[in-house]
Amino acid sequence: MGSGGGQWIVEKRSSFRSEPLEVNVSETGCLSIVVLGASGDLAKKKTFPALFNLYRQGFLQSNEVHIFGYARTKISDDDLRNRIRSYLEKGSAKSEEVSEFLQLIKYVSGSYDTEGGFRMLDKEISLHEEFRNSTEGSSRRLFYLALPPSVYPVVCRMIKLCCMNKCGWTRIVVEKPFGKDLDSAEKLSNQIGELFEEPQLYRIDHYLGKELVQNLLVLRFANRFFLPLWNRDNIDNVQIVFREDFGTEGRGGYFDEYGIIRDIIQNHLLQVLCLVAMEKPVSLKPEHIRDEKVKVLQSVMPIKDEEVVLGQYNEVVLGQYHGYRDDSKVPDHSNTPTFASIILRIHNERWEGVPFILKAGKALSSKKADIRVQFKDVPGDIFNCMSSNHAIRILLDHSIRKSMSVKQPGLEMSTVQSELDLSYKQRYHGVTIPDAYERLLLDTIHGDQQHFVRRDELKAAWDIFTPLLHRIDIGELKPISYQQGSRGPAEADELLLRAGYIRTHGYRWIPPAL
Ligand SMILES: NC(=O)C1=CN([C@@H]2O[C@H](COP(=O)(O)OP(=O)(O)OC[C@H]3O[C@@H](n4cnc5c(N)ncnc54)[C@H](OP(=O)(O)O)[C@@H]3O)[C@@H](O)[C@H]2O)C=CC1
Ligand SMILES: O=C1O[C@H](COP(=O)(O)O)[C@@H](O)[C@H](O)[C@H]1O
Repeated sequence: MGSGGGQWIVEKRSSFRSEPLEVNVSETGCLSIVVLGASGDLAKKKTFPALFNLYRQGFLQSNEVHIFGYARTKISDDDLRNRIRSYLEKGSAKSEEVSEFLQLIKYVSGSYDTEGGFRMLDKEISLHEEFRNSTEGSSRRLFYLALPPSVYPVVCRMIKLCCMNKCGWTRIVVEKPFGKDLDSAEKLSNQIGELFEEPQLYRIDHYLGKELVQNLLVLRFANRFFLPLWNRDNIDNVQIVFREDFGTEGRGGYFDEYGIIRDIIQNHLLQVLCLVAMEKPVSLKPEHIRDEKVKVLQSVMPIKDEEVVLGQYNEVVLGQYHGYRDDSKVPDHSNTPTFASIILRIHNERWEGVPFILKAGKALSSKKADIRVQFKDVPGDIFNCMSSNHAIRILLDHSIRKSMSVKQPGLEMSTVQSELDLSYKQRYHGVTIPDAYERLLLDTIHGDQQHFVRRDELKAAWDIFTPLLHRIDIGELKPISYQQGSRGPAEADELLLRAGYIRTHGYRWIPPAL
């Protein structure tokens, strides 16, 4: 309380959660979570740790939830539990908490294309439901497909045939890559769509679960000063960049079939682009948000060859090749890009003429993912300095930076570039930022599809990239070699230079006079 009896309000919070789309569904009662592909990499590194964190924070109650692992590998409950334990305990998890959590897990082994295993699974789930709902109540069944997409149709068929919930909801979570191009994605959508309704399907793009990606809507639409600036009159270009400082280690087989555009750009970076570029939705209802995202995707112009640079990391040291093709599962003459820089152009009133530069690469000099919205020069700049070098950067590892020109402190009248820096570690000291998978699993349990990809969104995303991908697949476009640990092919910088949009170390690179 202040001296005059007033009150300081330090932070005002409001929370927003979308309504579930399914009608008459229960959000309480016995919850069975089935991880299909429980023996795999994603289950170990992401799905089970996310479930553990939800449990640890009280979002999963031991008197309601049971977790089932399912895969072909013949292992016991304890084998699976030990596998999960050793992964969790490598992190900061306490062993007593881990032990409690592991008690919730059971393993069922079975094939993906015959009924036997799924009937067994259904029996185990039903036993759990009977035990928990001995008096009354509805139940909830969530099936998480941590599996290669090739088996999605048959697994969905088996779930539909053998494991449907009779007194509550059944939801299916599928991972990316959802298809390889427009036709295969549509085929997959049709196959699954015959079995499950859209509100039952949760297509994960884990970038939509990232804290800073979720902040984009708030940043754009809850801050008055951004509203009039966020358009072609004020914004010069937008760069959405993903870099990793390691290669495709251990995933060469998968990666060679997909490449960097399908692995990162067509999904993660394009989703980010949608949130940066979309119009204000009518409300925060998932359908309203996704309607706006679809409109952006449908406004993207066909990609021009001259606005694409592809790369593959290779190095020849003392006459010896090192690089992407070292992996025994990658063919010697692979044409798969591990790097791509692509300019997308949105043909609408807000963005006409503003390039969206999407860049992603493996085995580069650093690891980062960020969005850089570059403002135009200040007209009639009376300071004759870099006052025009203004951007807002959203770094997905939790900071937002707005570059500013300010007066250099002191007697002289000169300007200096500085930054407003919202670094989450400093500002929200002690607050744990949840992993994307935690948030998305919780959303699935709550029936909130806001952060999941709708079928028409997926189709529109494949529409944009399919022609380019087909040309790469048949070898018409080839990747340029770049050195491991470098910034990628020099041609990518040249592309931006040609387009007149390049900055190094925060300074504007003046394009050559035409
Ligand atoms: N790993 C990661 O970091 C990420 C993965 N993803 C996606 O998640 C899904 C799972 O990924 P991940 O765990 O890495 O995959 P894995 O290759 O580890 O496969 C998961 C499990 O599926 C089963 N499986 C593997 N290949 C086949 C096959 N050809 N036919 C039938 N079953 C098979 C295996 O279980 P068993 O033999 O015991 O039945 C395996 O343990 C994929 O769609 C992937 O693209 C998405 C983002 C990141
Ligand atoms: O989906 C994928 O994402 C990861 C990068 O995720 P991040 O959360 O660490 O940014 C990438 O390594 C992988 O190739 C891709 O399949």
